[in-house]
Order: sequence, then structure tokens, then C-alpha cells
Amino acid sequence: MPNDIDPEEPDRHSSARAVRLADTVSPVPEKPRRPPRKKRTSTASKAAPKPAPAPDPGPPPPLPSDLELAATAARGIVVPPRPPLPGAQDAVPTDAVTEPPIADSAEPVEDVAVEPESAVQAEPPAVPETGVEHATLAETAPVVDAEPVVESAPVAEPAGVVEPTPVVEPSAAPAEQSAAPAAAAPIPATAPEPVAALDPQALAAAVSLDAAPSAVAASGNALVLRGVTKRFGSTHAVDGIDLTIPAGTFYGLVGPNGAGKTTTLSMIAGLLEPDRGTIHVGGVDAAAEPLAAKKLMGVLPDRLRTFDRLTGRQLLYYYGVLRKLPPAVVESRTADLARAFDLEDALGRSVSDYSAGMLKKVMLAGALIHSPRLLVLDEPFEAVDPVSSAIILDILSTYVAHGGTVILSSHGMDLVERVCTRVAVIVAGQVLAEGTVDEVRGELTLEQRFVELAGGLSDVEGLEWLHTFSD
Ligand SMILES: Nc1ncnc2c1ncn2[C@@H]1O[C@H](COP(=O)(O)OP(=O)(O)OP(=O)(O)O)[C@@H](O)[C@H]1O
Repeated sequence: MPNDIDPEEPDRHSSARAVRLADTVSPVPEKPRRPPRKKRTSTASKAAPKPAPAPDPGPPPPLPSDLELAATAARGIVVPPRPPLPGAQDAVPTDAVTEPPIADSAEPVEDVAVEPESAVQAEPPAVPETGVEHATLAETAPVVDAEPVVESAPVAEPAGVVEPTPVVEPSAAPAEQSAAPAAAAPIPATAPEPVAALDPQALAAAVSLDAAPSAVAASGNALVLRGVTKRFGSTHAVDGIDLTIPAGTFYGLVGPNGAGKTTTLSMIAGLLEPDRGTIHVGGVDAAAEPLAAKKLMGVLPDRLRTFDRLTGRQLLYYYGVLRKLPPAVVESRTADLARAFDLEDALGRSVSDYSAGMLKKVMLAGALIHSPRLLVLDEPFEAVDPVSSAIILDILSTYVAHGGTVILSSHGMDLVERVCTRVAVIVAGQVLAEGTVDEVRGELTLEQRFVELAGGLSDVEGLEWLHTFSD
């Protein structure tokens, strides 16, 4: 996605990213089976071999108090951990963590949207030789509150935060009430049952807030866009888009390169501010209450910038605690997600060493870890292997079945056709077709319909020189 924060960032819409109407995700079996344990290091093994696995440093310590000043000074910046990463002796064995009753503590109280999408580089004092990315929010600075249950981490209240939502203690009231006061009580705040197994369905149930089907039906719309518009100079990236996505929908956003998918998802996620139009997330006006809206979302941005000097475990720890989950819950869920996404062997390694698919999976895990109502996923299956894709799909499908809502962009027509209940085809910033998959594709396949709406296949005349083999 082009970066409107860093104008020097190269445009990703280069010719190298040609549209591939063939799916980016290979067909997968109906009931995918995980590969044998021995082979599960396949993705990890793609990285350069290391003489010996580095000891897992475990979750990092709480944010140091002086970060409060830094966060205040650098308005809108989430500051990564400053102290040296803990040594192996500090590691907390994940397996030893038992997730406490979630009803008591798992619901986030005050939310911080960690949005790697708009990350800017900064130099962390603890790791001076390398850059650790700092994430910024497009609209509001994050709030990093102390975790009241386990840790006594300091509170970093960046200047300029305007959050009308009062802080509610986890045990005092359902977090959803404080998160979305304008949401007209669409969704019950019942906490999920703890899950301690590999079963993707059970995992998805754990991250889906356990909404009963009847509650889902009554919960209204998870996302409503009206007249949303975004220009970049003379480019109409998004041109008056209207979308209505009921809760419990698996929604696909498709379109050719440069159609405006990422721009649309970035505005939904709060990473970009629309020029015009309104966005309501679970009934919350995202412009009026950005933090409340962001609290309801888990976001996988297209640009996978993150705190990549952390290990996978540390990254997920920060994802979790910044979302106000108790550390023990974070560690338990991290273990669940790592098992599901085949990242167990990678958790102790620096995220900067991850393959593209591993990075996508760990960031997807980070988007899931606080069990949001809405998942905003930009090309979640890109670079992910078929087995992992099938598991992710299984998790997401079960999440939706339990009341969660997914909106994802994809170039995989087959995948969208298979898993999405509704789809919108965006071309040149406008929605050209929207509805159930059957409504949109009609008598055609979704890919055929896509090609039709996108203006047909491009002319390949003029490339005869390619066949002359100049050597
Ligand atoms: N920050 C920016 N500055 C300038 N132009 C931008 C910026 N972001 C997006 N654009 C332009 O807006 C249009 C839509 O881009 P967007 O990234 O939303 O497309 P997309 O549908 O996600 O494409 P792809 O399928 O290739 O990911 C493109 O013409 C793009 O060049």
C-alpha cells in the first residue's frame, strides 16, 4: 500500500505486482491436516540456518516509566520496549501458563490500536545498533495503561489523546460497554471459554467473543461505510464507497491492483482519514470515537511493518498487553495461536528473520489475540502456505460462525468464492458490484465476473520483443 505518511516509501503498485487472477492460495483439502510434527519447521527452515536455536527470551518486561515522557513527547507514537531484551533465564515457559478465567480478566478495558501500517522508524535506546519500528496512529495517540491484574506497568498517556470512554475495571463491568457506548448494545460481552488445544475451531471460538447465533442476528451491522472518499492528489483512490456489512459476515473485497482496496481497509482501520464520508464500526462513529472503534477491531495491514526486533513471543506479548489483556492470558493465547499457525518453533526468533508467510501469520495472530468483534485483513493469505491458509480459513470461518465479522481483501477469487458470504468488487475506487457471492457472480465464476467488471484482460501486443531472446 502506498504510504501517505512516508512519501519516500516506494509505491508498491509496481509492475512487479501484476494481477494474478489465479488464486494466491492453492486449493486445499476440505479438512486440512497438519503436517507431521517433524515437518512443521518447514516455513521456519526457509530462513538462513542457524548453528543453534537462540534461547527464547520470553515476554519482555513492562514498559519503563521513562517511556511515558517519550510517548508524550512523540505524540501518537507507541514506543517499543526500551530495556534490553530479557535473557533466557527470564523466559516464561508458555506451556506452564494456565489461562485464568477469562470472564474475570480477559476483556480489554482500554484499548490501544497498534497499527504497524503507519509505522515510522525510530531508534530504540535498548538496541542502538538496529532500528525498532515505532507505530503511530493515524488519528489519535495510543494509551498504554498499566495492567491492573498482574503487572504494575506505568501509564503512558500521550498528549492529545481524546478518549471520552471512561476506563472501567475489568471486573467491574463488561468491557464492551465501555468500548462502544454508541453501539446500541449489539453484542454480548460474554467471555469465551479458555481453549488449550490445537483445534482451529476451538481457537476461533476463543477469539470470537462467544456470541450466540441469536445474539449475532440481533447485533446489527458490524461495519457501515457511507460515501467514503479518499484522494491522493489527483488520484481518486476511493470514490464514494458505500458498504453495509452485517455482523457475522465473511466479507470479501476484491478488485484489480490500485482499485482502492487497501485504502478502503486503511480508512476502516483508522490508519487513514477519509476526505469525506462516514465509517461506523459496530455502531461507533470512527471519526467521533476513534479509540472506541479501534477497540472493536483487529487489523492485519497490508504493509507488514512491526516491531521486528522482537521475537515472535515478545511481539504477541505486546500486542496483547497493549490491548489490556493480562500477561498470563496473553501467554496462554500466544501458545494457542502459535500452535494453530505453526509458529511454535519460531516464537523465540526475531521477527526480522521471519519469512513473509511467517510474518503474515504472526501479525494475524496479533490481530486475533484480543478477540475483536471485527477483523480487517488486507490480503491475509498472500505468501501463506496452503496448509496454513486452510487452518487460518478454518479459524476465521468458525470465528464468523460465532458472531465475529471478517472483511478481507484478496486477489484469490477462488478463495473468496469459497469462503465469503458477501463480496464487493471495487474498480477505480468505486463499488461496481456488491452482494452475496451468488448475486455478484451470477452465471459466471467470480473470476470471470471480476475480469468482466475490471475491464477485461489487458492487451499483450507489443511484447513480441520478449520472444527474441537477446542472448
Ligand atoms: N499514500 C498514497 N499516495 C499516493 N497515492 C496513493 C497512496 N495510497 C494509495 N494511492 C493510490 O491510490 C490508488 C489505490 O491504491 P490501493 O493501495 O488502495 O489499491 P489496492 O486495491 O489495494 O491495490 P493492490 O491490489 O495492488 O493492493 C492507487 O492508484 C494508488 O497508487
